[in-house]
Amino acid sequence: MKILSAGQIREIDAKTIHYEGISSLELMKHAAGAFYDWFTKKYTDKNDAILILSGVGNNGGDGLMVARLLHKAGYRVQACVVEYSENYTEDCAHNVRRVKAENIPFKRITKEKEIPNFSEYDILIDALFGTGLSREITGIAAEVIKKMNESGKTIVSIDVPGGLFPDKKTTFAVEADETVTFQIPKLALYLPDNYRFVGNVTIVNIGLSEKAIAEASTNRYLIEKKDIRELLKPLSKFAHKGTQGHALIIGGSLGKTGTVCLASKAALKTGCGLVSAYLPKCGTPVIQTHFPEAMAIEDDNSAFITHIDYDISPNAIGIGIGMGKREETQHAFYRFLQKNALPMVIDADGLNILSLHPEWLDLLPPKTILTPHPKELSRLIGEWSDDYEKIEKATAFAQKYRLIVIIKGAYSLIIDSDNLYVNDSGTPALATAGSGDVLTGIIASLLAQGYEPGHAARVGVYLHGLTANLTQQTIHPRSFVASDIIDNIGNAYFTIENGMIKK
Ligand SMILES: NC(=O)C1=CN([C@@H]2O[C@H](COP(=O)(O)OP(=O)(O)OC[C@H]3O[C@@H](n4cnc5c(N)ncnc54)[C@H](OP(=O)(O)O)[C@@H]3O)[C@@H](O)[C@H]2O)[C@H](O)CC1
Ligand SMILES: [K+]
Repeated sequence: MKILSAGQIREIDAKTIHYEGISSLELMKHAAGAFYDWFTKKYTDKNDAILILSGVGNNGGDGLMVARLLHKAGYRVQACVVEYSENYTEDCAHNVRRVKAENIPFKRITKEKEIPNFSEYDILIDALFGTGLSREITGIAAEVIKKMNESGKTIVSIDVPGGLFPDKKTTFAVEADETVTFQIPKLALYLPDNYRFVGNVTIVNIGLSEKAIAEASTNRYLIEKKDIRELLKPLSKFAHKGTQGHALIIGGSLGKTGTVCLASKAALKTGCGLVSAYLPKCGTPVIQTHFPEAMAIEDDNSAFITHIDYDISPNAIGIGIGMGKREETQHAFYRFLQKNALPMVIDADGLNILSLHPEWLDLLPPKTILTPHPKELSRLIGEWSDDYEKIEKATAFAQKYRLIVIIKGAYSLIIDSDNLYVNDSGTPALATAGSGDVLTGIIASLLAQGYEPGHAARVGVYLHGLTANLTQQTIHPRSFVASDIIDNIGNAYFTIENGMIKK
């Protein structure tokens, strides 16, 4: 699904009105209706006192239309317009008149003392500003937002939290629990700096013209289940272990051989035919006991890797996890990079070693996948002042070395040449020890199965996230461990292929 800028969304808005021959008020009706449907499914108690805080633009118009729908359905509603400007849009002014005509409690707020006492309400709906935000918020709107954020009440934002710039850094905005955004994802909703403003994001369809959306060009996408379904390779009736690819997982050191076990098991569960694990001697009994399907190749050293030599012919490599950064291991890694031309995913200490020797990055085959978490990324590309700069720097880095970079996070970002993909499968439960090792194994497996690296990155990240969505139905997020991810890889495939279990 395309991620678009505020300007592009405005254009699609206008084109929809033109192409579909509908009025802007009708489009607003669709938007308000879609919000209303979502809201009434989630908040079913009609005794909840709901305060709707609208602005004077079309986002405010949406809010007032939502007030009318909720009032009609029997909810306890108080509508307000925070009059930060006298320039009401036509559709907002229309809805003010309708709210008054329908005898819905209504109030204008122009100064601080007119701000209602938020403690009298259960839910605050924010319709202050949407994608039309053009400057920092000051005056009465800022006062209202400050009080909303201090209220401790549930806040639900319409389209975007009021004050959130869709395309650039935000420092002050409504801190919503839920954001219900209209049809087109905005990048700002998925950036870690903005999580405190956005809360959970839900996308609802409002009937924008598909033709208009198709005409908008972008290189930013939100990954959808159907995209992943299209990327999945069909399982051949004649598949056997020799045709499904051979992944080699290289890593581990004394006390950290479990990383390789997790990655190897994840690789096999993701569908490659064979998995070998290269680890120091201490790892062999561990992997053979816990995971007999894997073949172990031992380093000469008992506690850490000192050379990476093997006489097998894998199709892809996953390297770096639990490996440590000892001098001998660094040299072994260097010699390995000098001769390796296979598709590869590098994580953890592999990344840390590369940040100590940036000149080695030139040795990586094009489209090698790096999977840093933010700290590992900063070691590779330096610090950034905000998420936008982070994306800019990571993109320049990925392009310079022709790499694919996966920035791990609540929403992982995949940078593949000019393109940015945002993944929204997954839950906070994924922030568990070993979760990254599992991702390495999943991606190595997909590479071994012949997936183009860009596809392996997207399918891998999506599958990995989906396992958490599935597991949370039976296991509490606090109790979630990396092995649960592995156990659910098969279910994640089912979900993608059949749409059996909804995300
Ligand atoms: N296609 C869709 O998704 C649809 C979206 N809808 C809704 O419309 C809003 C966008 O509405 P818009 O009228 O463009 O703008 P806002 O409501 O976000 O903002 C209102 C006006 O406020 C002014 N402004 C901007 N920043 C500030 C500020 N810091 N302080 C004071 N005033 C500010 C600005 O006007 P200016 O001329 O002063 O710049 C805005 O115009 C979208 O988010 C959806 O909720 C439709 O309902 C359906 C289709
Ligand atoms: K809003």
